[in-house]
Amino acid sequence: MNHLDELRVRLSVCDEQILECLLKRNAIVEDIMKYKESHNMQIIQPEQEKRQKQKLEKELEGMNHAKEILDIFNRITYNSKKIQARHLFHYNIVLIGFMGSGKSTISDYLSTMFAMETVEMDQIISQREGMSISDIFAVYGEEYFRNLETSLLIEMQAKNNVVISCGGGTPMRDNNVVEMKKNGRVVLLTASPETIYHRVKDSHDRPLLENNKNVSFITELMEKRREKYEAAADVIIQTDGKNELEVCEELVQRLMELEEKSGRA
Ligand SMILES: Nc1ncnc2c1ncn2[C@@H]1O[C@H](COP(=O)(O)OP(=O)(O)OP(=O)(O)O)[C@@H](O)[C@H]1O
Ligand SMILES: O=C(O)C1=C[C@@H](O)[C@@H](O)[C@H](O)C1
Ligand SMILES: [Mg+2]
Repeated sequence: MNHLDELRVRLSVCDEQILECLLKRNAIVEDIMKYKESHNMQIIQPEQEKRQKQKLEKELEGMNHAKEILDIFNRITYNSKKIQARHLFHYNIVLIGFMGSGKSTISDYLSTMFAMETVEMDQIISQREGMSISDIFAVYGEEYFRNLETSLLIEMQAKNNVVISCGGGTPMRDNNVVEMKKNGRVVLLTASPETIYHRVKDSHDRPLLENNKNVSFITELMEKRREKYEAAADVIIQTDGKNELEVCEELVQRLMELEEKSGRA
């Protein structure tokens, strides 16, 4: 065997060791999930992730190829999150709720914590149509827009493990609710009109609220929608006074309970 062949053999021994370690690591990730579940522990622990990252960065300080190695560990963390997400959710998470209830915020946070794909329905529809949502309403009417929402929800049934952030009015059409439930668990985020007002008052990207940014308009529209929202929901999370982590943790726990119940039924 010449020297090059020898080096290649040594390289493939390394790869085998890495593979073995990764398999072991993934099994540990699954065991940690099971431990947290069986001990009713908090599932999302961003502080732990931060500590692990800091420890690694310290160990890598001044090392050869530190940047490349860190990149690999970031991928490992990302894929561990995917494993956790697949363990927890074999379905899509469909977020519904009034404008400003936090659908996009919670969707982003879940995506960071579990490396889940996110779908912003308004954004996708607007991109595909090449115009803003208000222009779609103005040019083609609401019926046309709701049809696009229905088609997108049907398209999402081919996927799982996606967080879908619906438009504020998506659950107002019964057929949309039928479609979102086929492969999704529907989570309703709520907040008081006062909280919603404070969250949306400085933004200008909600056409329905643009000239109606006041608590009484929000209260009235919210009341009109309440029945449909609540009927669509598998889980309802009240978000007033809770930060993103608290809302997401409650969401995960409630979805786990739902699975447990449906498993037992
Ligand atoms: N739990 C929360 N605590 C404090 N602020 C929040 C919370 N959730 C969302 N926010 C803030 O409220 C604002 C609106 O949130 P977001 O855009 O996520 O709502 P949305 O439901 O997606 O609204 P829309 O239906 O218009 O898309 C944002 O500025 C966000 O930072
Ligand atoms: O609440 C609503 O009816 C809407 C909310 C937005 O997300 C958009 O989907 C659209 O402006 C309609
Ligand atoms: Mg949003």
